[in-house]
Parts: sequence; C-alpha cells; structure tokens
Amino acid sequence: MTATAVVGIGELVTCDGEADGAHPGGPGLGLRTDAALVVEDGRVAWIGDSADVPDADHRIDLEGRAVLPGFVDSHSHLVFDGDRAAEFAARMTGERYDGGGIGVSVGATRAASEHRLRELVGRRVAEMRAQGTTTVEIKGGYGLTVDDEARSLRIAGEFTPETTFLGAHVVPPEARGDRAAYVELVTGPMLEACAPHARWADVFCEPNSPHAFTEDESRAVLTASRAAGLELRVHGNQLGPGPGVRLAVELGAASVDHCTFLDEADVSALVDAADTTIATLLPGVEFSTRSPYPDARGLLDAGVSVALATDCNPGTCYSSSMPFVIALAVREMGMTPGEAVWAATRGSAKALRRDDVGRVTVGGPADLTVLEAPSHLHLAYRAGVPIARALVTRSGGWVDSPRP
Ligand SMILES: N=CN[C@@H](CCC(=O)O)C(=O)O
Ligand SMILES: [Zn+2]
Repeated sequence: MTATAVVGIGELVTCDGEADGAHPGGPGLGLRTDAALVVEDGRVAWIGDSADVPDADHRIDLEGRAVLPGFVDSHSHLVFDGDRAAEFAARMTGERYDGGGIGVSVGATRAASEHRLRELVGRRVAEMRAQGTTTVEIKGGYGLTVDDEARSLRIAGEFTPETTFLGAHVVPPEARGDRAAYVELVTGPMLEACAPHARWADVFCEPNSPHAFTEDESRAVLTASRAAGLELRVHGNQLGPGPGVRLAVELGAASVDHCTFLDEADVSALVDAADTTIATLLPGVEFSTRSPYPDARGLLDAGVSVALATDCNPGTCYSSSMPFVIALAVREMGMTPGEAVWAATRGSAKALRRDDVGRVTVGGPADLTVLEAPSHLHLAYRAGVPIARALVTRSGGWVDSPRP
C-alpha cells in the first residue's frame, strides 16, 4: 500500500461538515484551513491539520491552494457528432430554442463511425477532467434507433458507470407521422437493447416543444424503463410550465433537470420530495439560449434539494465547465459561492444517488479538485480563468491526473 500526504492545503472544502446553510437542513461545506490529507491506494485515509500529518511514502505540498471534492457533473450529452454553432449564433440574435436542432445532431451521430464517436466522447471527458470534474453522467439520445442508441450507451459506458438511456429525447424525423409507434419502439425493442448498458432512463418531457414528449408519453417511457430495472431522471419545465416536475416526483425520479419554469405546486412537490428528487439546475443552458434563469434562491429558501450540472450538449450548452456553471449560479441565480460548490459536488452526487463521491471523507475515494487559488470563492470571482483541475481521481474508471 502506497501512502501520499497532501499538505499545505490553504482551504479544504469537504462538503461533509456541520450544517452551515450550504444545503437546506443538511451537511455543510466543512471548511478547514491549513489542512492536510493522506491518500492510500486512491482512498482518503486521514484528514487533519497540516502540522499533524503522519509519515507517508510521498508528499505533495500544495502551498496554500484550495482543495475541493471533485466536481460531479450529473447531466451531460457527450455522445454526438456534428456542429450547431450557427444555431447558437442565431439564438444570440433572437431565434428561440424549441428542440428542433436535435434532429441535426441525430443525423450527424448516426453517420459517424464508432471509432470517431469514441474519440469525441474521450476528448470531451478529458476536457471535463481538466476543469476539475471527476464523476460524470452521460446520456444517449442522438441515435434514436435501436442500434444507434445501444451503440451510444456502449461507448458512454467505457467512460462512466452513470449512463442514461434517452431514446425519448425527441421523436426523430422519420417517425413524426406516428408518435405512438415511436413510443412503442422506445418502450419495447430499444429499451431492451439499451437497458444492459444503462443505469438510468431519462425523457424530454416538454409540452412546449413539438419535438419532445407529452406527460402521457413520458409516463409510459419512464414506467417501462423502471420495470426494466433502470432508475429515473427527467428533463422537465425547461421551455415553459409543464408536468415534468410533478411526474418526476410522482415516479420517485432521482432528479428533475432544468426546473426553469416552476409554479407554486411544483416547488411544494419538490420540497416534499427533497430526500428523493433533486432539482438539478443547468444555468449554462439559460446562458446559451438567452432564457431567464431558474429561481435557485427561491428553491433553496423553500427547502428544495438543488444540484448544479453543465448539460454539456451541442444544442443548448456546449460547455463542459463546472466552474463556469458555479460562476453563473452565483452571478445570475443568487446562490452563495458555498451553496454553488455544494450543489456542484455533494448535491450533484445526490442527484446520482451516490454517497461516495461529491465529498471528502475518510474511507471515500480521493476524487479531488485543486484550485490555483486560496479558496472556493475564487471559482466565481475568477470566472473564465482555468483555476480548477482534478488532482487524483478514481471514480468512474478514470485514472490519476498529475499533480499541478
Ligand atoms: N432538452 C433536451 N435536451 C438537451 C438539448 C439537446 C440539444 O438541443 O441538442 C437539453 O438538456 O437542453
Ligand atoms: Zn439535457
């Protein structure tokens, strides 16, 4: 067994401390200054003051830098080919997003070779890790045939155990004449082919898009997926008010993502379900679609469990950066820097029903992010500056990344 002492940590954020308001009614940021930890075979073996650190085989002196739990990005769509930058540019001059561009990515993804898709996903995952993300969820959803969805999930599974079946992303162009037949395909042969490669099932439940799925269609996909052994997550209330949040809570989904347009009943459903269903906010989407931001402040004050993720995808947010998301959460959604860090680590881990990642704890994996800065406040303060990187990672099959 090899032990590495990491000393000189100016600020250690464990997200495993006494309640301090970083999360409604839950553990707090657990801040320690002048801290050290010992890592043995990829796990945290000791946490304490730098002055008390035990002997170890190796020693890394971080010279006052801050250390956080590795970011947990619980919502991404990394398996795609094609470019939709022109769609983004059109939105910046007033075009509305309605999900129609997903068909463009579907065409390019179907046409790509397996080798190329694997390379694209690998590059995107590396980009995430270089910005401090150590756990990632990856959805399919740009294949939309039995074979193309199974292929996407097989590739995603090479990078993470958190893979999500999203055959119900949109109704593909060739199926538009018969939506019911497409839902039957998704709940039948496509689910059967994909379930062995997925932990989760998701659906784009959105009555405000002609391309996405109604409440009844979404319920059919989610209940069939649950019966096939998958756990549930939902894209809900992204483009306008709708049934997504209530459906997610009714079915005990782990997370309902976007939550941009909520009414009082949605918020109270999320408060009641705070231990089960996390509201995952994706402010990079509002940035990239020029939409109003979700009311994170109101949700936290009401007692909703909130997570943050990138939603990295070619349409609504082609950013893989959790630090960018944290900066938006602080600047645009009224979250404190501490709340935003908690939501991007422990909160996002909860959205994946993971208790091992998203916190720094003795016995847990040494999935750590180190900042080129003395405190977590700098993530929002130095927006756009690449100060975060993964230090040591083990979860999801990722390997060690070098010390800074
Ligand atoms: N809304 C559904 N899916 C993605 C967008 C996908 C796309 O436009 O390519 C999202 O989470 O925003
Ligand atoms: Zn999404």
